[in-house]
Order: sequence, then structure tokens, then C-alpha cells
Amino acid sequence: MSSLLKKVSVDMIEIILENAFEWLVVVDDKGIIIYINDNYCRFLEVERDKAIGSHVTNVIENTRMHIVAESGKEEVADLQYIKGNYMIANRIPILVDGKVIGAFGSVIFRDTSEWMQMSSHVKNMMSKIQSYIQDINTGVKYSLNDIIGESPGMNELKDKAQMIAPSDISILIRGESGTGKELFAHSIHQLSERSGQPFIKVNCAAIPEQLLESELFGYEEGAFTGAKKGGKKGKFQLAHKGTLFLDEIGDMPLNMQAKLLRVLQEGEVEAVGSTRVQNVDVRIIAATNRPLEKMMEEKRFRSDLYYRINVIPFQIPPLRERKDDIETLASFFLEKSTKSSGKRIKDFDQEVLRIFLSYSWPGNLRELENVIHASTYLTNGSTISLQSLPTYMKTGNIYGVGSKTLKEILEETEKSVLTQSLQAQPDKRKAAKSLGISKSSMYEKLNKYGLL
Ligand SMILES: Nc1ncnc2c1ncn2[C@@H]1O[C@H](COP(=O)(O)OP(=O)(O)OP(=O)(O)O)[C@@H](O)[C@H]1O
Repeated sequence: MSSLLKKVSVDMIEIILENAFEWLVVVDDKGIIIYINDNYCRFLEVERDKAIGSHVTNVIENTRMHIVAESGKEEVADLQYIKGNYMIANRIPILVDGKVIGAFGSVIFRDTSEWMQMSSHVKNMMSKIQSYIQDINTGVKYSLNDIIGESPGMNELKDKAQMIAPSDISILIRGESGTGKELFAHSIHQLSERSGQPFIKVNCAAIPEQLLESELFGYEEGAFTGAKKGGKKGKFQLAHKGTLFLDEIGDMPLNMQAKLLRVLQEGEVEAVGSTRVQNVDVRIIAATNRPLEKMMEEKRFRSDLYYRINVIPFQIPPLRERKDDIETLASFFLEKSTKSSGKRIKDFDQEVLRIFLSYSWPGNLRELENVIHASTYLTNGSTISLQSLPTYMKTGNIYGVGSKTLKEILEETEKSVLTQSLQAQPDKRKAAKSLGISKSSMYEKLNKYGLL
């Protein structure tokens, strides 16, 4: 070590020490300062000439440098309170021939907030990098484990996904909006031999018709006004050896359907403005909630494309047809939402679960997730109650035929209306007036339902 330093002049060492990011101090075995850098002196508001030669305890608040110079035991990342700030200090003994001859200390982060900032900055960067690495590598975000639901229909679909994943067969996933079509597409890719290769999604409904071709097949430099320098790869080229997920394929314009079919049949793509063909090896998973059969009759969807992509049909049932899953899904979304909102809500009131079971869920799981998420923000208690549900869910037909007598339904409705009215207007006289009933009738009903 010393032989190495011989090549470095004293002037250079001084420049390094004076410009180091850390604040530095060196003491001898008695705790007398023999070196301290100028930045540290400025912070401590001491003159360097006076500091050098003084005992370290007279210059630096709460220091333990003299203790380390005596004990020979290093102290790393210790919190030290100096001039109104907690700082992070390292104290290292200096040993020569096994004997402690002093110690040197450094303050790395001048206050804990600087350290916290740097630490959270690093953590933040790491999590971003991780998600980019995942996206760049495969683009896959979900696996079968993320698909919640143990109803017979869902278990059957999960088994089917496992069976068909290893092959290269095209799959057409059908189901209403929000049923989890994309989740299954990711999972099938993740279970396939192509899982290490890209998973590329194209939303056929979201891309304007005139851009869809270049989006799918790419373009050459100068192919059209506004084309990027160097051209651009298409989704097919990006998905080479992997999976291309054609979401909302029922919304693809007819002329594009013809071009897509040609690529699928020939395994070759031609970028816009190019005369060169490129081979592509891509597995297709398509999804739609459109009635393709009816669209074929109306000549809005090509039947040859339909038969090419619909090799294995995969139909996800709407939420109202898998009621067995609703409670599990609701708990899952509640946990997810409480985690992100920081609220401590543990459960749902029974009447809320009853509404969940009888509601028709036109928006399926996406709607269930959104309703629960909004409810967690509207709830102050420890359970999600009726009040936090959107009105449209409470006013619909929530009673299955035959489950209750008309009298029971009317009474439940009356009780719920009275409870809500009193919450909005605690003055019973005014509440009675707004409901169009007399004060005595109001009291009679409140008494009947135990609301007094
Ligand atoms: N079985 C499930 N378990 C957990 N979350 C689910 C499940 N199914 C769907 N979701 C969630 O519901 C939302 C909608 O799912 P997804 O986007 O896969 O539906 P989709 O059928 O592709 O909808 P769209 O047709 O509108 O594109 C997502 O937030 C997804 O995470």
C-alpha cells in the first residue's frame, strides 16, 4: 500500500482530501486532531489552524473519534448529531504493525434527509429498472397465479390455458369487457415455450386505421411524411419468436384483416415503403368482445381470418355467471385497495355482499375493482357499508326471484331509505317532510325498525 502511494505526491493527496465528497478528520492515539479538511472546518465554523492540535472533543460535537483511536474498534454508519443535524459518520482506527496509532473519520451524508433522499432515489430507480428489465425482456406482467377465482368455470379455463400454452396454435379469447382476457393472454405466453421471448400487445381499436399497417409491420425511412429517420420496427418484428397479442381484433378494419391474414399464412412481413420481406415467427393470441360470427354474416369480419385465428376458442364467462368467485375477488380487490390507500378496512357488510351477488356487473371484474376502490375512499369505518356503494347499484333489482317475499323486500327498502334520509337530514321532522310522511308516521316506522 505504502509503495503504491509513493507515486502520489503530497500535493496530490492534499487536493484529493480537500475535494473529497466526505468531510474528513484524522486524530492521533490521544484524540488530538492532526488533520481535518477545510469543508468540515467551514461547517463546524472553526479555524483550521486552531482545530489542528486541539482535542477532537473540543472541536466536534458528540464525537467518538478519541474512543475509536483508543479501542481500535471501527464504527460504521453511526448516527451523530452535529450542529442541529443527524449525520452519518464512519470512524476507522489506523493500525500500524498491529498497534493503533490514531483514527480517521468521515461524514458521508451530511444529514439524514440527504441519506434518505439518496436511499429512496436508489430504491425508486431500482424498482423502475426492474420493471423496465421485465418489460424489455418479455413484456409479460401476469401469470396464472394472478388470476383469482376457483369457480368450476375458472378452474376449467386455467386447466385449458395450461394445456394449450406449450403449442404454437393461435388462440382467440372471447369474453365481455373486463373479464380478464388480457390476463389470460399474458399467462398463456408465460406458460409457453416462448416465455423468454417478447410478448407484444397491439390494441387494434385504439390505433387509427391509417396508422395500423405501419404499427403492425413497421416502415422504412422516408415511407411517408413524418416518418422517423431510420424507419421503425413493426409489432410483428418486435414480437419475433414471441407472442403477438391482438387485442380487440373485432375492431380491425377489413383491408387490414386481409393484410394480417397474408402475414399469418406466409410468415413474412413487408414494412411500409419497403420492397424487402422479412420472415417472422410469431404466435398469435387474439381477443375480442365482438360477435364475430354475426359480423361475418354482415361481411364486417373475414371468415378466412376468423378460421385462421379461432383454432382454439377460449371463452371467459362474465362475472354474473361465476358468482362463486365474487366474494374471493371482492376480498382480493379490497386488500389491494387498502394497501394502496393505507386505509384499515377489513371486510364488507353482509348487505353489500348481497348486492354484489345480485348485481349484473356489466363492466365485469374491472367494474368490481373500481367500485371497491372508490368505496374504500368513501368509508370511514372498518367495513365497507351500503352507503359507500354507488346509487345505481342500490336501486337496481337486487333480489333474486323467489329469494324474498314482497313484504320483506318492501320493509328492507323502507328501512334503508329511512336510514339514508336521517343521515342526510338528522332533524326527524324535516326528514319526514322530505319523504312526504307525517311526523307520527315517521316515529312509528323508526320505532318498528329499531332506528330510534
Ligand atoms: N381473475 C382475475 N383476478 C384478478 N384480477 C382480474 C381478474 N380478471 C380481471 N382482473 C382485473 O380486471 C381488470 C380487467 O382485466 P383485463 O384487462 O384482463 O380484461 P379484458 O377482458 O382484457 O378487458 P377489455 O376487453 O376491456 O380489454 C384488470 O385490472 C385485471 O387486473
